[in-house]
Amino acid sequence: MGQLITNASVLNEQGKLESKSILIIDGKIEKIVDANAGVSLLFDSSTPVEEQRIEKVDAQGKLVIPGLIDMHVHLREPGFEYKETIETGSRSAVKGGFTTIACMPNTRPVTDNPETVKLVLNKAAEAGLAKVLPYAAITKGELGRELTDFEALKEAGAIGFTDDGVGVQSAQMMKDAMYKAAALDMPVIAHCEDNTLVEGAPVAEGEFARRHGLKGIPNESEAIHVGRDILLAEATGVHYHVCHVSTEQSIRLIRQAKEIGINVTAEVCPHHLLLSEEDIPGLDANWKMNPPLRSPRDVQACIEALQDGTIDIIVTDHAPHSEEEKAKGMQLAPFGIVGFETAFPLLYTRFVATGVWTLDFLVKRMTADPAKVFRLNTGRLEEGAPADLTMIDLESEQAVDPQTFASKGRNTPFTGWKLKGWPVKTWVDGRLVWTANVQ
Ligand SMILES: NC(=O)N[C@@H](CC(=O)O)C(=O)O
Ligand SMILES: [Zn+2]
Ligand SMILES: [Zn+2]
Repeated sequence: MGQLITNASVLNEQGKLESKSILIIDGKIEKIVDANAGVSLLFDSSTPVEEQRIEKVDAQGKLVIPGLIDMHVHLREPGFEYKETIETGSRSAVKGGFTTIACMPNTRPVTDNPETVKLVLNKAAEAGLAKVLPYAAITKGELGRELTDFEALKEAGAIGFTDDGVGVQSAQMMKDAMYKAAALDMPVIAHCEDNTLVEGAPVAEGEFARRHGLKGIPNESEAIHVGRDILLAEATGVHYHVCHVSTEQSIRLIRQAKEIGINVTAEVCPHHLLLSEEDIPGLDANWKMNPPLRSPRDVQACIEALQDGTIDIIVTDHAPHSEEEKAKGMQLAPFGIVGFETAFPLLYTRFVATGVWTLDFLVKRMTADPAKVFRLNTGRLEEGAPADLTMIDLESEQAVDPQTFASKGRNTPFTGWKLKGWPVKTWVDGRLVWTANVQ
């Protein structure tokens, strides 16, 4: 049994669109041929007759790309199921076109032990939606005091180590973690934040903070960790990946590190490419996230860094919270916004539809490049690859409506934004895991 997606608009090697038919057999891309090629090109004589009974999907006028990959997400389970579960989070992911997602360990208990890694993997398998790759914590309880058992966590299925949600405050602790991770050929993924420079500030330093009499988070609180960790990565040889880069200072340091061959990679979130602190309309905690929205200068630096390869990939940092929590106001509400269901349309509308980026540029930063950085066997539309695919409608315009989200989280600053580029169907290993009601 298989599927045949006909008349799909597909990006070729040169990044140009071509009309293709994609044959999927046993969860893999069996063949990709010109859309008007005859059936004989799709099936050779070795294809068993029963496999020729295939389901047809007409993709006329729609883009088909490799399933999106999101290497930084919060699924909240175990412990915070009122915010999100692995099931609702992965449903939100596939609705947003993501087929592979890597989830952060700041759950309760923290994913600092093999049992919790396995629980996450089992729940993800039960949900049967996106492929879920768990990260494990660097330190027990993400408390920064004692390293976790890296070997056992790797053995249980963790794909990297991070204390996301907090920075590892001790340089020695980080260095020890990097040595251990390097020996296991595993990456260290860092939330960069020096707590002594933050002191409970809810937003970035700048005009908004001044106007509202709020403390500001300075750019150095991020960049100091980036600089420190780059030196430690140089000393230890680990693959060091910087989370949610948001400042021009961090970018400068990453650029220099890459120039001299240090094994550093970096990610950026859609909101840090689209919004600055000047856009925050008032004391609404749907605009509160960590790192915070910074200055227009930082936004410009993030865009340029993605364009010149200093930043490798785009991630959402999908961070659902309940409405009650977000109603506590700018000072008291938790940091974080949801991201799965708006990421692609936001970036497509802002950067591709306007001609700033090619479609190929955006798609690569969300598919092939994260796969390359984290050595994943997906993210490409090629014969023999897993049939992780996303079909996208580039024409219809629709406003962001949080009430329609599959996520339990409604916390987005993008409500009402009119966007194009909405995913309409998602396949994981050849299984249709999501389809839009109206097309
Ligand atoms: N990004 C956020 O604002 N919040 C994240 C934590 C994190 O990514 O640091 C969360 O877990 O809610
Ligand atoms: Zn973080
Ligand atoms: Zn995060």
